Amino acid sequence: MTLELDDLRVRSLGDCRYDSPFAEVLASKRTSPHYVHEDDRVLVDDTVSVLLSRGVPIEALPSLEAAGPRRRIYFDPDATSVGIVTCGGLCPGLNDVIRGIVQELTEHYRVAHIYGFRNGFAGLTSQHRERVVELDLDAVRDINNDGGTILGSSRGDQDPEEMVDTLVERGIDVLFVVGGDGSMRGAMRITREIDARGLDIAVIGIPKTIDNDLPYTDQSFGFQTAFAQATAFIASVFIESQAAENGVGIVKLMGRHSGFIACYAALSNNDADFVLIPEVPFVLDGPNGVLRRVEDHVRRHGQVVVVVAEGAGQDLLEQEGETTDASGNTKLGDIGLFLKERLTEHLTSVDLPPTVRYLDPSYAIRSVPANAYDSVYCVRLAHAAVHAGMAGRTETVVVRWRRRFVHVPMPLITSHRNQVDPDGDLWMSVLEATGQPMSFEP
Ligand SMILES: Nc1ncnc2c1ncn2[C@@H]1O[C@H](COP(=O)(O)OP(=O)(O)OP(=O)(O)O)[C@@H](O)[C@H]1O
Ligand SMILES: O=P(O)(O)OC[C@H]1O[C@](O)(CO)[C@@H](O)[C@@H]1O
Ligand SMILES: [Mg+2]
Repeated sequence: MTLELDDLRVRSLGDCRYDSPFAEVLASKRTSPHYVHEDDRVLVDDTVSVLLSRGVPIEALPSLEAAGPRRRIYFDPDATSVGIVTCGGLCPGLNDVIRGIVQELTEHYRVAHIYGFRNGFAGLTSQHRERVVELDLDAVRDINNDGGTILGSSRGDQDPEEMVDTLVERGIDVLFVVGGDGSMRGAMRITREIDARGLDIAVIGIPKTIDNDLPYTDQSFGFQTAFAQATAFIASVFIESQAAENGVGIVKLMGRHSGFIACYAALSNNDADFVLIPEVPFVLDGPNGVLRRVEDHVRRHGQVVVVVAEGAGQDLLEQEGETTDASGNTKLGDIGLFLKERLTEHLTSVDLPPTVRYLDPSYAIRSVPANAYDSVYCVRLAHAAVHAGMAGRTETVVVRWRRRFVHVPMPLITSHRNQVDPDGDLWMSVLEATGQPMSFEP
């Protein structure tokens, strides 16, 4: 993989001219196993073989700027106004992030104003910009107890010129964009418009996706909560299928291009016998196809549980009608219902008439409040985002990479997708736990 150190450098608006409220506490800190000094950097790679293959001196190895408070900051807090927007699909923890940003900005930096833009980037357009809400400690007090986002969200295309007009009108100095790959592309369009006008506005991204499909982040916030919810649905169809004759449990889980939720949920209680994900193609028919394998399993065990990610096996489906949503994301065919039909048909034809229990928990896994682990993660990301913004970083995303909080340039986070590697150890764990064949190919 070619990755130059320069691709990993984040942008800054300029020199930091103000003392940070954290200056004193940071004065004596040095890099340790539990802290990375602001002038130090975190390595991208973590194996000797990859580091050696880079063939460059240590200081030229690909590395990321450490996140966290700075001794000096770019914006004068007394004169700083901040905006927050949440975009794309829901994800557990959005309210924790909003709350964390507001608390940090209020209690430590004491900035002048914090505004929440309603319903994603749409809230920055001329049509909706009046619906902005001012956020203070009271406004965010208990919001972490609820799923969703108090600001609302949306998909769809918006005009960057209109959005920057709104930022200028409100006097926004730092915009926090909480969203997925689409939102980060949207945020980059906003920074391009800011640059074109020569404005002094920082744009900071906080990566959100229950699919866990963004690169350069260990795991995205809300993912753990989402797959834990999914686990309960798998357990239900397992119990149901166990009690029925030729019981077939099928659970379809979210995951457009990445099957992480399906893999983790399946591993969590180990009730699944087959896991089908977008990254690993499969066929239904033939001696090695899914239908025959499931049939064998039902013959031997009297039941079966199949977990399928929504983006799996799309090549097997015929697409009808509109193929993209408002944001340009491909609309998927329903692999869950298709599998249900084909499995029912097949098992009936081989004299194993099944009792099928089919669940598509869909929004039920992403609309819940974050669990304790994700809440901690969210608040720490929120703090890191605030520090980055106040220090004048821009077009920058805060992430957790190899357990360290770091800054990643936005173009890099949208450069490719994080997917389950069929040769990696996660998929190996799934194969070990389920006992399913390595391949369903003929
Ligand atoms: N290619 C793009 N260029 C510019 N802006 C985009 C692009 N794609 C999406 N956006 C903007 O980002 C917003 C959210 O995008 P999208 O609906 O794809 O969700 P997302 O951020 O990818 O989150 P998720 O996939 O987790 O639901 C859209 O409303 C749109 O304003
Ligand atoms: O129905 P919506 O809101 O477009 O969201 C569905 C998609 O959003 C996600 O939750 C996140 O991208 C996907 O897993 C899912 O396909
Ligand atoms: Mg997306």
